[in-house]
Amino acid sequence: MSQLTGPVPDTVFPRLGWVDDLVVPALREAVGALPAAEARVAGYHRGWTEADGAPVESTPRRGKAVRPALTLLSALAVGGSARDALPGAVAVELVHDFTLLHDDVIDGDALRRHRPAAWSVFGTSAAVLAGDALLVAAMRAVSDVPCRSAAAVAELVGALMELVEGQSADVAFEEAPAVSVPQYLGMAGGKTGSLMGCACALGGVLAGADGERVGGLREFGRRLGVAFQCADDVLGIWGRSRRSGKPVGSDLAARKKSLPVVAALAGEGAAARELRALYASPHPLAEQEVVVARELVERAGGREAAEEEARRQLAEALRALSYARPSADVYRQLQEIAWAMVRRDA
Ligand SMILES: CC(C)=CCC/C(C)=C/CC/C(C)=C/COP(=O)(O)OP(=O)(O)O
Repeated sequence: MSQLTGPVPDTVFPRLGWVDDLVVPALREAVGALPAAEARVAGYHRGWTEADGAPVESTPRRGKAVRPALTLLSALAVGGSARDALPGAVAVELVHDFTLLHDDVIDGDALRRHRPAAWSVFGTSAAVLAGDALLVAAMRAVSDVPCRSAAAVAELVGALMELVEGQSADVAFEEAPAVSVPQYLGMAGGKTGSLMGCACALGGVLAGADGERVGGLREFGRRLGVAFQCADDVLGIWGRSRRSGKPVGSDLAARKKSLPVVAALAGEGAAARELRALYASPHPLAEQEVVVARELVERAGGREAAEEEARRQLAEALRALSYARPSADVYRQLQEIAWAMVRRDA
């Protein structure tokens, strides 16, 4: 199978116009209802406004909005309507934005979605508070639904706690002398899989699906999230363009334990030994060391292992999706999105 960063067709990451038509106005309403200072930071972070609050004139640097698409399609998959699932779609995108705002503060990352990260423009306190406000807005979105709100809130709360646990593990990995592939997969399941699983499960819950179908959707999203994180880690080292608006190589420079590195560090050969020595230094890697590390990770088999894991998780995701008994048409649409998420190049 081709490398994850290989050429992909233009249509590979379809922006679903009907999803944007439903979700964007609802998101604007939710963000507009935040306190003014937090709304301003959130509007900038979402790519709607400039730092001074003026609307963005050029092509907006927006996120892919894949989580809301998963929620709405999951509702359709079980015979429900996209409109019923809209509060869930809004909630998962608001939570996603909250996590990105906080993550950039935690990592000190200066770029997000190809623009200066919100904390670097508005300050750390403002970015943290905007993230907090988005989290509260997400809870409000699911608690305000006329029926099934208790199940929807429970779904979101469960995912949020796992998300925090996954992020916490990721931070701890930075100081850990060794991380195993199973430990990495547990972290990715929490950090990325939990919210994607929740995105899909919420679609089922809000459409009134039974537990078995909701479970299939949750597992589909969760596995897809892990596959997506594995692919994201590969892009972070070998991506051709800037993924998530971050410089390629920044993970290596920060000596992050991304999956290709974890797999390579566990190897036996000379390349693995050299990589272990390089990663043993407490300092960020210099530009030339990043080049050397990239080469060593590849020679030690880290890239192949991460790509293989992404494919394995994707196959498991699609197997789980069948337990939700989606219609053939919606299965095909979710399958296309799933493929696009793992084979994207940015
Ligand atoms: C509690 C806490 C702070 C958790 C942080 C967890 C975290 C940062 C997970 C990263 C997940 C990820 C791959 C995001 C990119 O999504 P994307 O490519 O869909 O982004 P986009 O919306 O910009 O397209």
